[in-house]
Amino acid sequence: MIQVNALNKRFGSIHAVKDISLEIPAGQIFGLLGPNGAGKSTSISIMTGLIGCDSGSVTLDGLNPQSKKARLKIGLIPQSIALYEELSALDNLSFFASLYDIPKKKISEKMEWALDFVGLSDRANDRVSQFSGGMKRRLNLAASILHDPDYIFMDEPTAGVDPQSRNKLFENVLKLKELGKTVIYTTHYMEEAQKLCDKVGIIDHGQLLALGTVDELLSRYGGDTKVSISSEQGVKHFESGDVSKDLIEALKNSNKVYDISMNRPDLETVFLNLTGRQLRD
Ligand SMILES: Nc1ncnc2c1ncn2[C@@H]1O[C@H](COP(=O)(O)OP(=O)(O)OP(=O)(O)O)[C@@H](O)[C@H]1O
Repeated sequence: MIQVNALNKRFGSIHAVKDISLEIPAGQIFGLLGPNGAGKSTSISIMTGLIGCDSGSVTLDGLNPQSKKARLKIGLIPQSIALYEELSALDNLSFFASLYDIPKKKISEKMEWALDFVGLSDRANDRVSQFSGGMKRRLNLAASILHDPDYIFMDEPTAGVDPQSRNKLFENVLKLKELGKTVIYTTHYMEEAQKLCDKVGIIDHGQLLALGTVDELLSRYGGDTKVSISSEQGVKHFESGDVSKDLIEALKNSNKVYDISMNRPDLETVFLNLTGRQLRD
């Protein structure tokens, strides 16, 4: 389990992380959803021990994330690709393997497993410079799981990724969960959070605004489904609460209905209701 307690981090006058507290139980896919500059990467950097915090605390299975023991439990796929372009996929993995305490005779087996996991076995000996953005991202994932970490942090993993690699990455995230891993996934795409995550934290201007399962967030902050009916009598809008009586009445009174559309709340609506702004502003 990851426990984050009253975390704060400033960069000069910028208060990047403001008093964030949360718990991430082991074995879940946890999403940190928020727009650019919300404080996702900074939070992840503190949770993975890359940087310290100004106040508050983070523990990972009770360990300080900056301890060596905790680091062996952590796999990180950073926002910017971290690979040697002129080396082959295998040589890159070999370099990363040397950073961890992987027994020498296990290294080849681990590298083969990781390449297979991300679907790049057939490109093992190709130079990374020949890879697409999505393939590089997948190789970064392979590098981050070589030492079999329990906690895998993915910082905006689909940035600059083609649809095929994006789907592969989604499959990988779900497969990691099946293997009992905990995945912490940051994104500004609400569809990804909605599709993948067991629990989502919504973050904006360094503050954690809401926390819960997608269903909990939708029912707490999403509001009603909006229904619009276009008929001879013009377009009428309804909230789902009124649907049973008003909608039936409207349909009864119309000879011709041209169109009925339903707008269900999603995490975009949740963000809008919480902040007054679109997630994609
Ligand atoms: N090393 C740094 N020095 C100064 N300011 C920083 C530094 N790192 C982050 N910030 C600032 O802290 C705030 C939060 O940035 P952060 O990178 O954590 O956001 P984010 O949600 O990950 O967004 P993005 O996806 O754009 O990186 C931003 O205002 C950013 O400019």
